[in-house]
Amino acid sequence: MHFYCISTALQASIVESKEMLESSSVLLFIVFVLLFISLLFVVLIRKNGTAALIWHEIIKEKITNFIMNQSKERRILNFVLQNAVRGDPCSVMETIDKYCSEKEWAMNVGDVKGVILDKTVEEINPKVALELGTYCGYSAVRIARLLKAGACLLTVEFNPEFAAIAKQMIEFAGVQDKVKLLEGPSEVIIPQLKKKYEVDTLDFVFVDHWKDRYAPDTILLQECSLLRKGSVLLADNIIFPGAPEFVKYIRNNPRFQCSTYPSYLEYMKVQDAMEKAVFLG
Ligand SMILES: C[S@@+](CC[C@H](N)C(=O)[O-])C[C@H]1O[C@@H](n2cnc3c(N)ncnc32)[C@H](O)[C@@H]1O
Ligand SMILES: [Mg+2]
Repeated sequence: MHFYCISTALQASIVESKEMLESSSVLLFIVFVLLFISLLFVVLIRKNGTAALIWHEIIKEKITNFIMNQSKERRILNFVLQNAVRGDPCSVMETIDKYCSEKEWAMNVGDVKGVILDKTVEEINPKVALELGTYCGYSAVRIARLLKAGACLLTVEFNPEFAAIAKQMIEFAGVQDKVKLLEGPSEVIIPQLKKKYEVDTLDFVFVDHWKDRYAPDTILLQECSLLRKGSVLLADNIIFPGAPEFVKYIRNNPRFQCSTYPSYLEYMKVQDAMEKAVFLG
C-alpha cells in the first residue's frame, strides 16, 4: 500500500514536470519569436525610411505625446530653451540636432543636408530668400545666420502650432530681425508676396513643405513673376519621402538648370537628396 502511494506520487510528479517542461519550452519559443520580431523591426527601422517614419512619427510620437500630454515640437523647443545658448544660432541648431538624433526624430533638414543648404546660401548670398515649410524653425535659423546685413528670409508655415514654436525658436536664436514668419498655406501666401509683403523677386527659395505642393508652388512662383534670371530653388527630400512629380517637372523644364545633391534623410541612414534648380529666365 505504502509502495503504491509512493509510485503514484512519483508518476504524478513526473507528469507535472513533463507539463512544466512543455509549457516552459512553449514560453521559451514565444520569447524567442518575440525577440526575433523585435530584432527584425529594429533592423527595418534603421534601413527602411517608411518603417522608420511609421515607428517615429506614428507609434512612438503618439505614445509619448499621450504620456507627456505635450507635442514633440513643444518638447524640442523646451529642450532648446533649457540647453542652448540664447542668441547663438549655431548652439540652437546643434541642440535641435542633438535632441532629434538622440531622443526623437523630427523632420528638420538636419545637420548633414544642412551643410548643402549652407553652401547654397553662401554661394548665392541672397538679399531676399523664401522658405516654404518652417516647421520648428530649424532651417530658418540655419539660413538666417548666414544672411548679410539688410537681407531677409520670409518663411511660410500653415500649421499654427508649428508657427508659434518656430517664432519662439527664431527669437531665442536671436535672428528675428532677419526672419519674417508668414502664417498660412503656401498657395495663399505666394500670390500675396508682391503686394502685401513688397517682394520684388526672390534670390533663393528653400522648398521644404510637402511633396505634393513642390511642383504647383514652383509654377505659382513663376506665374507671380517672383523668379528672376539666376534665382535658385533648393528642394529637400526629393528621394525620401520623394517628390517625383516635381523632379519630373523641373528636370524637363528648359527654364531651369538642375543639379542633384545625394545625401541622407535627416538623422537617419536612409538615402535622400536635394535638388538645386537655377531659373534661367
Ligand atoms: C519638412 S517640414 C519643414 C522643415 C524645415 N524646413 C526645417 O528644415 O527645419 C514641412 C513643414 O511644411 C508645412 N507645410 C506643409 N504644407 C504646407 C503648405 N502648403 N503651406 C505651408 N506650410 C506647409 C508643414 O506643416 C511642416 O511644418
Ligand atoms: Mg525636409
